[in-house]
Amino acid sequence: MSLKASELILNEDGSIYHLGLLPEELANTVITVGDPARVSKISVHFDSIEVKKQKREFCTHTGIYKGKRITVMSTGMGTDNIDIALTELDALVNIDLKQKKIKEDLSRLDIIRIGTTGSIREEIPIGSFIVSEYALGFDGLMHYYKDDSFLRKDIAEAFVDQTDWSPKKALPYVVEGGKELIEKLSSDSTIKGLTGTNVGFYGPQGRILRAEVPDPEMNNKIAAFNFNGHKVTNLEMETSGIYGISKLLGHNAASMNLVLANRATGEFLENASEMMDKLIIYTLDKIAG
Ligand SMILES: O=P(O)(O)O[C@H]1O[C@H](CO)[C@@H](O)[C@H]1O
Ligand SMILES: O=c1cc[nH]c(=O)[nH]1
Repeated sequence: MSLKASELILNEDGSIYHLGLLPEELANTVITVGDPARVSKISVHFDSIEVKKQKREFCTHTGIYKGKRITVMSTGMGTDNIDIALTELDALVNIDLKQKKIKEDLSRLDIIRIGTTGSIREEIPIGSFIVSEYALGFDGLMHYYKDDSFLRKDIAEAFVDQTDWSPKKALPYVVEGGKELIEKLSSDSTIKGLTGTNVGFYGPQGRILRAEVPDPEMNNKIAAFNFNGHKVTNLEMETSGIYGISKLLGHNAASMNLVLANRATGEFLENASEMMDKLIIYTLDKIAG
């Protein structure tokens, strides 16, 4: 049975609806970033670039780095965008867009996020590189999909108990990243972490400018959580969706986070652009290595 035009949506040139990409324009290794301006900061290091496309916040470059074909694509901010980005990346490799049918032989992508984050632990300073071993989603995205077999319900339940999590908020969920990919990207220069993914940057991450939050102690409670030695290290806005949709659809995912803010000490990184370049080169070399 073929997928309906209202469900699998294609543009006039046959490209997938939001990303504006054709299957042949995508590499099997995909780097995602939040900021569209970060795409060229990565592809500038490529030996050659074969594809440059942009639709909405999804800017995509595909090229070769040290012999490895890599796609780098921006997703914009938030797991609502990640639902679109990862579902359409999967469709590009696992659905025959002409026949509108799911392929019999499925492909597995390596999806690596390079993003920025805030540490909630004094001992993880600004400028650190965190590789997310697990993601803790506060966004609720994965509750909209039937298969929950890969969710770490034991960790999520312990989190709700220990933090007395408000039932007014989405039920937190936990997903493990792609183990092999995480090992490949880890070294003495990185810290393995449990990354919290929030639905926003201000109130949802406990930031107060003018508007009060219902529980000013929320970040301290999150920081105090401990599951067999696993503690929440940092907060950002995409990793849980990337880990969740990747597990759901059979892809490998890893998330590399540059710590810009330390929420415990109140510091913010001054040489953010220089440190992001270091994380980019570090990650590219690990991928190509
Ligand atoms: O630097 P990026 O990849 O956008 O990631 C982080 O920065 C944004 C907030 O400033 C959110 O997207 C958050 O996840
Ligand atoms: O504190 C921070 C810094 C970057 N990105 C976030 O989402 N939070």
